[in-house]
Amino acid sequence: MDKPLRTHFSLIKLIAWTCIFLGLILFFSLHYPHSSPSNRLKYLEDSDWKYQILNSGRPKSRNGFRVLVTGAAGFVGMHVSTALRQRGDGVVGLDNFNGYYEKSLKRAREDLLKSKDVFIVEGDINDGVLLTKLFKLVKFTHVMHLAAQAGVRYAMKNPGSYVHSNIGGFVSLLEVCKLMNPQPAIVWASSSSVYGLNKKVPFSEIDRTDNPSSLYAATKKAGEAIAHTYNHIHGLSITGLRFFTVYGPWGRPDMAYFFFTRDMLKGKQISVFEGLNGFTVSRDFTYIDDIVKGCLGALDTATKSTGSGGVKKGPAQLRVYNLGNTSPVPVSKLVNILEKLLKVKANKVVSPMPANGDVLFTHANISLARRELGYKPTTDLQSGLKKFVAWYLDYYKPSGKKSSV
Ligand SMILES: NC(=O)c1ccc[n+]([C@@H]2O[C@H](COP(=O)([O-])OP(=O)(O)OC[C@H]3O[C@@H](n4cnc5c(N)ncnc54)[C@H](O)[C@@H]3O)[C@@H](O)[C@H]2O)c1
Ligand SMILES: O=C(O)[C@H]1O[C@H](OP(=O)(O)OP(=O)(O)OC[C@H]2O[C@@H](n3ccc(=O)[nH]c3=O)[C@H](O)[C@@H]2O)[C@H](O)[C@@H](O)[C@@H]1O
Repeated sequence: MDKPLRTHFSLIKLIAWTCIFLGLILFFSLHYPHSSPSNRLKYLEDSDWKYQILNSGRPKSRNGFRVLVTGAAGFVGMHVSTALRQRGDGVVGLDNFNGYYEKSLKRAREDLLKSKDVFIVEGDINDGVLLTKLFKLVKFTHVMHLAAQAGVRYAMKNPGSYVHSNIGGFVSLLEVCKLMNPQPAIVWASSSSVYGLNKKVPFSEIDRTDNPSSLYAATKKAGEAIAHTYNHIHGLSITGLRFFTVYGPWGRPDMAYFFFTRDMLKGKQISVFEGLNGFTVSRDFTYIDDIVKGCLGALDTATKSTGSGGVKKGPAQLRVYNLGNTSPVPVSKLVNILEKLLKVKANKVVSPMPANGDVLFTHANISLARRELGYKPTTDLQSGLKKFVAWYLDYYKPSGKKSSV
């Protein structure tokens, strides 16, 4: 082949590769609409942001922890960050503010945290460069990892987002943690959904968890296996918390108690699922303040990671706990309580549970968490929903004035 022809072919090859590359970027950005690439390094280069991150991460008490809270603009993340800061720990949040549910609620939670001196870095846990820079800036002693694609039923619509955040994101975070010196101790949110189709109640940590009924559950189960690996190879201290249907003020609009409230107030129809042959569907609903106490208990009892720079120096702690209320309530009863609190009659239909990944019941055995974390839930569904409804009516009141915790 003569030289001009070769140059011509090289040019065509270059154009073809560029098209493939751009096509791949387009493909991934369409498939992961919730994971806007977090090119947020400006946070760490601009001295004003740097100041805010340093200030937020600085403990206010002498023995305070320095905690990175992922998913801090989320429901549980906001409450845990508030409690940690209130007791004097340094807290830096990280959240990608994705659009899975109303972003304005995440921004309102961010405002609230700002008023309590907690700064949230906007970025994705898959962004290893950003994570590394953050860790270099603040020597985190602990990571409270709550960022995830939550929700059981949404996995039918957007499976990729679960793999991206709950598997890819978790690995990305652990990869950065393992290289730190000293490594932080990690506490992260698993889920009651790992018990899947188990029939034995109450669910106990020693029960099998290998029959998940949703992709969400499968990614949380994968997270537990991944935690085992990083603990085993790299000496990371890791504690997984299996939360059971958490509810309360500042909650998640995709959850039944939240959208039942919204739809009941609008007079819209709600569907209450039932199992085959009229089987009552129930959940071990757990109030947010109880969950927060469980998270703090897990952080306080976490021992140090043993590795440094990716190399394990000795065995490290690996734990899993149920955080539930140990008192399951039928979904129909949840609706009755809401009717009384909202003073409206629900326009409800009882319908067979669709094949959407939901399980029929959950019920936590919490003896282990009680013994080892001092976990002791104190809020029943009626009292917890009362607080949720008060917040809801205030937050969504027509004047638009935002509530406080
Ligand atoms: N709320 C519950 O009932 C419940 C029950 C069991 C387990 N969990 C788990 O607890 C954790 C917190 O749940 P929640 O109810 O607060 O959910 P949430 O959706 O309100 O909070 C999760 C936050 O993580 C952020 N996020 C998601 N993917 C991210 C990514 N790739 N990078 C950075 N940020 C990301 C989201 O923007 C969101 O603000 C999750 O891991 C969830 O799976 C929750
Ligand atoms: O405990 C957990 O691990 C899980 O708890 C909740 O999942 P879930 O218990 O399914 O909570 P909701 O989505 O709020 O559903 C509560 C109940 O209402 C029922 N439901 C839901 C929607 C609906 O339209 N009708 C209805 O009866 C569901 O079947 C379920 O029994 C969270 O959404 C998950 O992120 C979390 O992982």
